[in-house]
Amino acid sequence: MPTYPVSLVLQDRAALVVGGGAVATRKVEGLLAAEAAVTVIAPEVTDALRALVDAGRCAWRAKAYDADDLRGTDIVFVATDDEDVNARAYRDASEAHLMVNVADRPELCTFFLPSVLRRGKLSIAVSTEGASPLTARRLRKELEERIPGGFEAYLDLLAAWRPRAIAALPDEAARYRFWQQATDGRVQRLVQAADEEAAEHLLEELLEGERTACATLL
Ligand SMILES: C[C@@]1(CC(=O)O)c2cc3[nH]c(cc4nc(cc5[nH]c(cc(n2)[C@H]1CCC(=O)O)[C@@](C)(CC(=O)O)[C@@H]5CCC(=O)O)C(CC(=O)O)=C4CCC(=O)O)c(CCC(=O)O)c3CC(=O)O
Ligand SMILES: NC(=O)C1=CN([C@@H]2O[C@H](COP(=O)(O)OP(=O)(O)OC[C@H]3O[C@@H](n4cnc5c(N)ncnc54)[C@H](O)[C@@H]3O)[C@@H](O)[C@H]2O)C=CC1
Repeated sequence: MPTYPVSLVLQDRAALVVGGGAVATRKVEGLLAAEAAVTVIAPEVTDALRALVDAGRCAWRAKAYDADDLRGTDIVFVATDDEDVNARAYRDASEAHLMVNVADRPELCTFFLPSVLRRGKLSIAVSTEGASPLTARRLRKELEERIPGGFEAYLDLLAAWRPRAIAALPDEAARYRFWQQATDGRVQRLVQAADEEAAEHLLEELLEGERTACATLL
């Protein structure tokens, strides 16, 4: 089945997790990393989930699933050990045009979960469209080893410079040239060497260079 990869913005969005076992717990942890507003529906939950509920990180309705639970929800994850409940939750959610994933049941999914590596603002998602989830995991682990140290801080620095570059370089072509130089490896190496000051200084120099080039052309 061909799929279309996206990065969902779930911050403060209502994510419903039906089921409270080991599989549901993993889904909740991933959703909390995306700062979603998570509600778990399950008669019983794992200790790890209970700890998250006690810490106020997610809500729990200690009950069996019914269609009313979908009210106000943006996205649905299903992982109970009752196949009939899983199928019913899928049917209710898809009738309501909600995005729904039933763990390990591709025919009951409007989206699949990839294997995900997170490093600060970087996320790499590997999908095999269901061919082999373990292959997706293996490849993700290989990629994990290839991300250099300091990448998190490097992306944070580039993110902080985005509004600044947009304000200072109204010309799109100049901005593009600036970003090409800002990402060519020099700034990254300075951040990796923990020399944030030199990295900032180089970015300032590059920005100034493009600003001057624009001014000369005018
Ligand atoms: C289609 C999809 C739908 C979905 O669930 O979203 C799906 C379907 C199925 N999974 C099955 C089995 C296993 N899945 C895993 C693990 C993961 N499965 C994930 C995703 C997906 N699994 C979606 C496709 C993703 C893709 O291919 O890219 C990962 C990536 C993400 C996540 O789940 O969060 C996560 C690894 C995360 C990580 O570690 O990084 C393991 C390994 C383990 O559990 O240790 C096994 C046992 C070994 C094996 O069977 O390979 C079965 C057979 C069930 C049976 O035999 O009864 C089916 C159904 C079928 O194949 O028909
Ligand atoms: N544990 C694993 O690593 C794997 C699990 N699976 C499958 O994923 C599913 C879930 O697995 P686990 O989390 O291990 O199961 P589990 O048995 O640990 O948990 C099942 C959860 O579903 C809840 N539940 C049962 N009936 C419900 C209902 N009517 N409404 C709401 N919640 C209900 C239970 O309270 C419990 O919290 C199962 O179908 C299992 O076969 C598949 C592959 C691996």
